[in-house]
Amino acid sequence: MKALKYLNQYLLKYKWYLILGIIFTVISNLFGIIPAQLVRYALDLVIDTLDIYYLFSGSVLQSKMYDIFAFSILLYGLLILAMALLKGIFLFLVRQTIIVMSRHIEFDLKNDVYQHYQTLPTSFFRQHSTGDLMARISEDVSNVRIYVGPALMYGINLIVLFILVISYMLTVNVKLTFYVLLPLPLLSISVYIVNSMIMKRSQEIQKQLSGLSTYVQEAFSGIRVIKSFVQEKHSFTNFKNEAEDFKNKSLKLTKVDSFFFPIILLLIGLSNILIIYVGGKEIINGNLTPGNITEFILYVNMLTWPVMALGWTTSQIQRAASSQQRINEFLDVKTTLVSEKNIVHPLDGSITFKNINFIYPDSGIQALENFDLTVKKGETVAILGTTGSGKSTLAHLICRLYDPTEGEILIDNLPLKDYNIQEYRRQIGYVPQDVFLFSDSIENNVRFGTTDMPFERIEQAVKDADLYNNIKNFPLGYGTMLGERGITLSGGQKQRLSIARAIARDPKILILDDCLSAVDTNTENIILNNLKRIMDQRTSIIISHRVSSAKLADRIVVLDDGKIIEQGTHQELINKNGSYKELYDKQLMAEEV
Ligand SMILES: Nc1ncnc2c1ncn2[C@@H]1O[C@H](COP(=O)(O)OP(=O)(O)OP(=O)(O)O)[C@@H](O)[C@H]1O
Repeated sequence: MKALKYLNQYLLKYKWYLILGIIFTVISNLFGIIPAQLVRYALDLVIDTLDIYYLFSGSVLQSKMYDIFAFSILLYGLLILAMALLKGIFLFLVRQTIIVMSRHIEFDLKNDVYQHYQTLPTSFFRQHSTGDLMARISEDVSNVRIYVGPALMYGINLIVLFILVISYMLTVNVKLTFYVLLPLPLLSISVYIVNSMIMKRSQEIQKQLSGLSTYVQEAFSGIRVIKSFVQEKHSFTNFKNEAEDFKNKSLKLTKVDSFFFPIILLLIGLSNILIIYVGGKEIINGNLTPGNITEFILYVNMLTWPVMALGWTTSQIQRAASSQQRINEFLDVKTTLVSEKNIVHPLDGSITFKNINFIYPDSGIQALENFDLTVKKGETVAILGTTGSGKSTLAHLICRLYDPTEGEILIDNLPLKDYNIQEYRRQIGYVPQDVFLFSDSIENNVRFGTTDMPFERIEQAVKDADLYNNIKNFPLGYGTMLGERGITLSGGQKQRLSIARAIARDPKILILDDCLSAVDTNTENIILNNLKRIMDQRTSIIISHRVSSAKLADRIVVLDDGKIIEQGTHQELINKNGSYKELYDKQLMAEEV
């Protein structure tokens, strides 16, 4: 329950909605109670006047009396109708305040969680599955919304109604009030128990359903693999098993659901019987009128739904508390990647790694060991090495996706840690190894949020990345949609689009992480030559497996197991006859073959 305290700040923000909601609840309940009293007056009037009416049987007075009598009943009827109408209007206003408030809170909370996610380091996203992140921002926030919306509304309604109805019932007859209320706690407890069971089973179903949809999504994403390995039957058997599980869980829920209404009807019936039995005895004793009995029956029916809602409300609050706890768990995670000095300045582009040791926090793998390297402003350095030698790690560190475990990185001779992270990253063009394009147009994928980027710049970047001819051949050109609802680019096209995205931002430091692996050597040469021109006076780091990507660099650094084993120009390394030369010969031979 403590977790829900977090929401108080939002309730405070929207306090006027809440206050007005409470006022409207009181008024709507008043208009709900008055008709019950009107019914009592009307009924008592009928009973009282009926005897006198028959007394005047056959006289002119009887028809006059009938007119007055009918008019009074009509008046009561109209008054009851007016009250119902007013109650309806105020109920509408209750929803327009409290439910609207809950939607505002849901919106704010979702934004806050999303914004917080964005501040978290990449290691956080490796530790938690995307499904989990999505569930907390959608399902959990929705559960919390039910607490600050309907649950709060029914809670307030119950309190107001109880105060009004019970205090009024007590003024009429204490004994009858006691008997009438006797089954209600039982009703509330049974609703709570049944509801908790329903909730538990619904959660199981929800979990099973998300498992089922994940399975289907994966199966159809990998449909090509399934078909080529002729695994359709196996895939269907798996699906059938998952669906069977879902069906069984749903049937279990239906069983509990079927108990729900009979239990409620039984308990309400019990209350009504008690009213008639105890109330009847009170009438015989002359303490109550038949009108009072009818009025009490109406009150009990008025209380039934809120009391039922109490069980529902309690279980919803519990559910919201556990959801909020899950949300808080993530909100409490703070990024370690902070900057105290927040330096903002245009970069020159020199990079110095000073005795860097880096161990990935989530896997404990040491990716870099006693690593020293200086890249001068405007220099193009190629990083070569076997898989897992730590090349991408260097890119991660330059982008400050991680901080080194030991040692220091200097950018323009100032510690990287002191830079304002966003302003710093804005000046870096990073093309990651695993290209990611959004389901949007080609133009928007290059522009990527920079709305004021002139179209000429996008076009130039696309030309420099040697993608211009491909785009020209698409019927919709730059407006071609990518992703699920659009076309699928080839691996090399994707890589080139990703390069265009990085260079369109006119970066001071460009990092290409093995992003030319899917293009042929000819295209690779064109792109590298273009880059040489645009990155003149700017720093470039080209990470690659291929010697062909490294050849044009000012300097080549060869990595092995997180350490530099060789560095120099292409010619120097060839003359050295070491690992680079060996790699060069192998790749040359492979190309010739
Ligand atoms: N995010 C990560 N979390 C944990 N360990 C990682 C992470 N990224 C890489 N590693 C590990 O760190 C080591 C260095 O990885 P890195 O990606 O830097 O190698 P690489 O030289 O770029 O390899 P490749 O050429 O295959 O991309 C590897 O052993 C890898 O398993």
